[in-house]
Amino acid sequence: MTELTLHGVSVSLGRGDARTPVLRAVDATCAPGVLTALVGPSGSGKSTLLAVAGALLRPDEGRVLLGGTDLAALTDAERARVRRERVGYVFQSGNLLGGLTAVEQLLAAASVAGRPARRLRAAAESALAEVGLAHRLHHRADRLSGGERQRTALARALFLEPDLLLIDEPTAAVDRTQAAALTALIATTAKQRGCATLVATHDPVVAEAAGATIAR
Ligand SMILES: Nc1ncnc2c1ncn2[C@@H]1O[C@H](COP(=O)(O)OP(=O)(O)OP(=O)(O)O)[C@@H](O)[C@H]1O
Repeated sequence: MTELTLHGVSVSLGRGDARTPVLRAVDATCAPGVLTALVGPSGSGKSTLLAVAGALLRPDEGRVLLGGTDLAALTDAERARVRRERVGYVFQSGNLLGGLTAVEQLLAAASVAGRPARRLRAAAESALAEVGLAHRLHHRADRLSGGERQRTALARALFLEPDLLLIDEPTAAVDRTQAAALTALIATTAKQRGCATLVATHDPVVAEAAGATIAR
């Protein structure tokens, strides 16, 4: 089981005169098996922190430890590999490929991660069933609702069994009933799989269900 820890992480964004400090000497921990809520006002740096945690962005200072690996010290190629093999990232938009069906989204991601996609079809279908999409397996992404797209993205991330799951605003596009169900699903899955799960959110439903909180 893998823990994520940030030690003294600082990030500034923008160029020249527009360069702005966004994260200043941040220390934070996200334990395996726990849904950790990342909360704070708009513009406080939640998405930036997710990007640093997911090896998308290298901090200017500090260490980002995923298990024993300092993501801040890796080369670009090594960080790309960590992203492919160890991190599941669910963006607010879902980030799906419009022309592919829900099942194909998962199989394409498996293929990119170097897994034998042809042998994984049944597992992909059951990952989608787990997020309540058994009836949408063969719908193209551009014909899914916003909430269904995000659940497909969640199934895709979980399907690859990441050490670290990063989710940006999972409940922004769903109604209150679905928000509670989706939050419960994320918390249960984190616990069952022992996956460190960091969720940026403005939603009190998510914050209340979380086992830990990082406040920005
Ligand atoms: N490329 C950039 N150049 C300069 N400033 C940036 C850049 N990207 C983001 N910022 C600034 O960094 C700050 C943090 O942004 P970030 O998206 O991490 O906040 P957030 O907490 O996720 O916000 P929200 O809740 O609205 O999504 C904001 O003030 C934003 O304007």
